[in-house]
Amino acid sequence: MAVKVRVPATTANLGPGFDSLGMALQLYNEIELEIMDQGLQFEVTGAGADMIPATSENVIYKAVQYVFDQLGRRRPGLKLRAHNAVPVTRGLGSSATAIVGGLAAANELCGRPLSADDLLELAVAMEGHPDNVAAALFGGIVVSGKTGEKTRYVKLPVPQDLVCVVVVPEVPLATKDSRKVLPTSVPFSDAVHNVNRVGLLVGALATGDLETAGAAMDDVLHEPYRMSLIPGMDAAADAGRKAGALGVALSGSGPSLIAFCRAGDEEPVGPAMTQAWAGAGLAAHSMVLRPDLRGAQVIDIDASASLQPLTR
Ligand SMILES: Nc1ncnc2c1ncn2[C@@H]1O[C@H](COP(=O)(O)OP(=O)(O)OP(=O)(O)O)[C@@H](O)[C@H]1O
Ligand SMILES: N[C@@H](CCO)C(=O)O
Repeated sequence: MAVKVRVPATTANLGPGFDSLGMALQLYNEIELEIMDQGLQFEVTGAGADMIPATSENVIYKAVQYVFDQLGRRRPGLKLRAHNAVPVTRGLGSSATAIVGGLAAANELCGRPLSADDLLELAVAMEGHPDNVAAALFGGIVVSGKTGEKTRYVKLPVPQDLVCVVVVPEVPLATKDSRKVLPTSVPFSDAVHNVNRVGLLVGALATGDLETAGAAMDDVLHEPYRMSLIPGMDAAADAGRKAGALGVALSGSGPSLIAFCRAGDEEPVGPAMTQAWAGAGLAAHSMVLRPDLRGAQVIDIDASASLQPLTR
């Protein structure tokens, strides 16, 4: 038996919503999983394939085993194929696609004993924070956080005229390194700033006020500290705003930037940002991406690759 799942890229934080806000994007990794009698066969192709171990150390494989362990089932032999379009260690949720994809594919192979909420809890346990994995699972814009033992999430409506420009520098930045530069405490006034911006941002997204959402994307909790790891980040963000973006933020832990644009205004934004980054000595490429509204999907291999939700 074989299953195939498709998982979207995600952009976390959206500026001020550190570890709390995430949005899925129309750029996808695909994972195919087949049970064998014994052993492990692995094939990784596409973006960043040379950076991803094709061994039992692979995050997809670990997620698959996690499901079998949680269900108390014997670990089977596996054939695993991953085809990636999401760049690795660029702040676009590549590791979240691996975690969510591995969990969802294993759950599918086992006959779907776990609900999407169960998968979220397992994904958060693996990733450590919920923003990317919640958006990858459910699609759209998701606010998420742990209250006690439970991970709660709220899906926000996605403004219809939102188009994103993602600008990806040609240098990796691992999340673990980008978290090391964060402070252990921040000034009260910075905390108040971000509380205000997250409130404005969530309210604006919920009511479709794109201009206010863009204006509320400025963050003082993590971006100022991470800037030291990403030369030219400020100049590239400024260039994006000048070229017509409503707001620009670091995507996840970086180094990519995400610009929120009103549909029709996006065209000059990517070139302006890549040019500004080139001026600071960093090569980058840009992509225009719409938000993904569906989240992780099972691809029915037998029915001309039609898409199905994870739970019935
Ligand atoms: N598509 C993938 N398949 C398997 N393993 C992956 C994949 N993407 C990332 N990983 C593993 O996860 C590790 C951590 O990735 P990391 O979280 O730094 O990058 P990211 O997910 O691209 O960034 P972010 O979480 O900021 O969006 C990588 O070093 C790699 O081992
Ligand atoms: N919220 C996370 C996203 C990256 O995984 C961070 O900014 O570190």
